[in-house]
Amino acid sequence: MGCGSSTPVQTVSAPPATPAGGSGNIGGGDADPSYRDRDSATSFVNKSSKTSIAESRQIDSELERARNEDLHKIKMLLLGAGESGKSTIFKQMRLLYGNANRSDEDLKMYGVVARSNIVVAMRKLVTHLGDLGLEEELDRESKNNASIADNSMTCREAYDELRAYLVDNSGTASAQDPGTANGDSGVGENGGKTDWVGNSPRAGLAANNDAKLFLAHYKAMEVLWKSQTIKQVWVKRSAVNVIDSHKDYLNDIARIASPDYKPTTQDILIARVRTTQVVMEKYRIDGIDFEVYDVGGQRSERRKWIDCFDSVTAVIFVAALSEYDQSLAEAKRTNRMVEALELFRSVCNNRAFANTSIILFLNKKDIFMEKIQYSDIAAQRPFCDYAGPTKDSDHGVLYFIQKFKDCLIDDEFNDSFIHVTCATDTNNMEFVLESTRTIIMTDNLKRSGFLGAD
Ligand SMILES: Nc1nc2c(ncn2[C@@H]2O[C@H](COP(=O)(O)OP(=O)(O)OP(=O)(O)O)[C@@H](O)[C@H]2O)c(=O)[nH]1
Ligand SMILES: [Mg+2]
Repeated sequence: MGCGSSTPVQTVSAPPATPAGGSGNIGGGDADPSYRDRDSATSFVNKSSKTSIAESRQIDSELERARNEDLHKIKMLLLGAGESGKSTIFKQMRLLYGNANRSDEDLKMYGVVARSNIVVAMRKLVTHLGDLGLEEELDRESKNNASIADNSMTCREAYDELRAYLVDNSGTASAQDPGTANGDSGVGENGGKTDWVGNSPRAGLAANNDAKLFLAHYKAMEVLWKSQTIKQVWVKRSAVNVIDSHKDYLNDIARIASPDYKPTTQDILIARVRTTQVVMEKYRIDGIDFEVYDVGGQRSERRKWIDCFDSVTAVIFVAALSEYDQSLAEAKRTNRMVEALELFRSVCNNRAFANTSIILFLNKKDIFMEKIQYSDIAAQRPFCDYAGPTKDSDHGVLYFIQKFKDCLIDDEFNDSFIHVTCATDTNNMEFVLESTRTIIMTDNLKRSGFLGAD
């Protein structure tokens, strides 16, 4: 649901002014039919004015009720750059406060998304392997492991198959058809059985096509993913922006390729779909109404944010800690962390949020902790002033917290407003979201004067 229609105060408009009372009844003889007309018009106006007074009172009381509801409602926005984890947090809120059950349609859509996410990741890794000049390494590995290669495919053969079908599009059309490639009779079948996920119109054409490619070539993906060479590419994935959490999908290709595959809650949490419209969910938690808005974070999406800026109680600003060595998907020359810092600065200094609690989630701590072991913060040009020890995640986190604090004009940013999070971990999010809720409610009471300022 779009945010423009969220508050009745904005959508209910007052009726046009109605003339009150008549012009005085002069005479009333039958001789002049115009008088009769005027009389009946007057009595109509009298009757209609009574109705309109009643209507107007009703509208007033509805406006009052809506205003009261607004006062007691917590409106929360999730803001941040693309891929920072906003929609993942949004999904966690649904798990914790809303309806955790998903319809079959939803599950099928996420099934197609998971399969297509794997193809997108593999396409990038295969391309990057070639760009890094690691094909000879792959040849060596193939020769050494030829005797232990399962299903009679070497990692070089797997790479060639994936390069042809996923990257160069030089494979023959028949082998692109998953049915044919697997020896099945056609689309909708998988290994001779009906595929439970099948097609999902809601996932879009590109995702469905990639999901078909996945079923046709998943064996080659499994073989290549198990190779040592691809591990070297994985470590250097920042250059091609592979989504880190999709490692879990890649470790589980056979399950996801199975005809009985139904996405688990964790599969849904790590599924990546770029948000392109404002989405709102309502929750009632401990008698308080919450409206939570998720927006798209990529540059082209941000002009839609302003539609939600009215009467916001709290902003959860999400930035991915792990993106310090990555560039934006939409602007390859811009460092993602630099973009997040600039965006945070403009959100904090926006007049629309002068009376709004701003909470910072430094997300993807799991990836940050892994990445810091091989990707030095100080080696990134914008962060060459990092003076802490290398491979030390605690120092790294403190350094970035300070960078975010430096974006604020005043020093009012209490540390309790900062959380270091892992949005894909439900236990972590349960704890973080509960304490965030307490902070928002307390801050809201303080701002409305019900609690002392300190
Ligand atoms: N490992 C890990 N992955 C995460 C975490 N948070 C988000 N992700 C993954 O990162 C990817 C991007 O997350 P999204 O929630 O789609 O990002 P977003 O901020 O909504 O992006 P836009 O819709 O483009 O603005 C998803 O595949 C998530 O599963 C995290 O804390 N750890
Ligand atoms: Mg999103």
